[in-house]
Amino acid sequence: MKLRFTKMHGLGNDFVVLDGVRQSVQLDAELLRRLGHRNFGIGFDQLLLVEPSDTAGVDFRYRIFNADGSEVGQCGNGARCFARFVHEQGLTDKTEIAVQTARGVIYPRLEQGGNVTVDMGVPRVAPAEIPFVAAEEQLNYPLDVAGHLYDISVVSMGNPHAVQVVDDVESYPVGKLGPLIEHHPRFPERVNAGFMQIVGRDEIRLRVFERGAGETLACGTGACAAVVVGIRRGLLDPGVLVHTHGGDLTIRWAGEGQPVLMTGPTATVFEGTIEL
Ligand SMILES: N[C@@H](CCC[C@H](N)C(=O)O)C(=O)O
Repeated sequence: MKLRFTKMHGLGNDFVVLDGVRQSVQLDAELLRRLGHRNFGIGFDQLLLVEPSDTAGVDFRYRIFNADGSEVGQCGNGARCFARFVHEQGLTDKTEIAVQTARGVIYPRLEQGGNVTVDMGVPRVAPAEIPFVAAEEQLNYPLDVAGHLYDISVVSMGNPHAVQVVDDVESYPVGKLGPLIEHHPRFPERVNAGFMQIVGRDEIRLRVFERGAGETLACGTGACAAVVVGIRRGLLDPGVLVHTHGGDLTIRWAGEGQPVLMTGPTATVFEGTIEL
């Protein structure tokens, strides 16, 4: 089988995007890990599979897979790249697109100047919705990691996030702590571990150790989750500039019950064909 693919990124969070509308694509976890391998495959943090929608009023369906082969519910940088992809490939000429993900319909909008804004939906914080093992819902929870207690908050943006506030995110041991939090037994479906430094009420620095992919240069849902946590803890205002290692995102959240809006850039790197 020959697969046509497009390599894209959102702030260095990189994707292989497959057009499942015009070609037939059969994926399994072993093939995903092979394609995702940075030496023996194409390499990606996530693979995005664009498919036709079977729901009235919804333009496309797209599925998201981590480099370890696991399928996940949501991806912020991926949603922006998806919108650019369907446009560049001539699959739609709409600038506001309704797309079905495993966790509901989201609405990316192509802006003048190349940015994409995505309505990422309403964040969820109840432990069962993360899922996170806790007796009751709290704003923050002590999490015992290898005998040390860390103060975390949990948010689902359609995928699970554990966010903590740190003094200096650059020197923080993200690579050591990230995998321990990702696989912590209180997160039965694993978790994305976010580390946020507050710069001001409208500015943060963020690093995310992603479930199934390791630390990435940027994580869109991680940025949404961190801003939600910062606002709920009274540390941030409703509009926040998020600095990641790959560049900046703007996140807006008007508060409880409201959707999170994410704005940022996308890039197409190259197109190719791989023989399987
Ligand atoms: N890079 C993403 C998130 C991708 C999925 C995540 N690793 C998970 O397992 O939930 C983003 O930009 O949001």
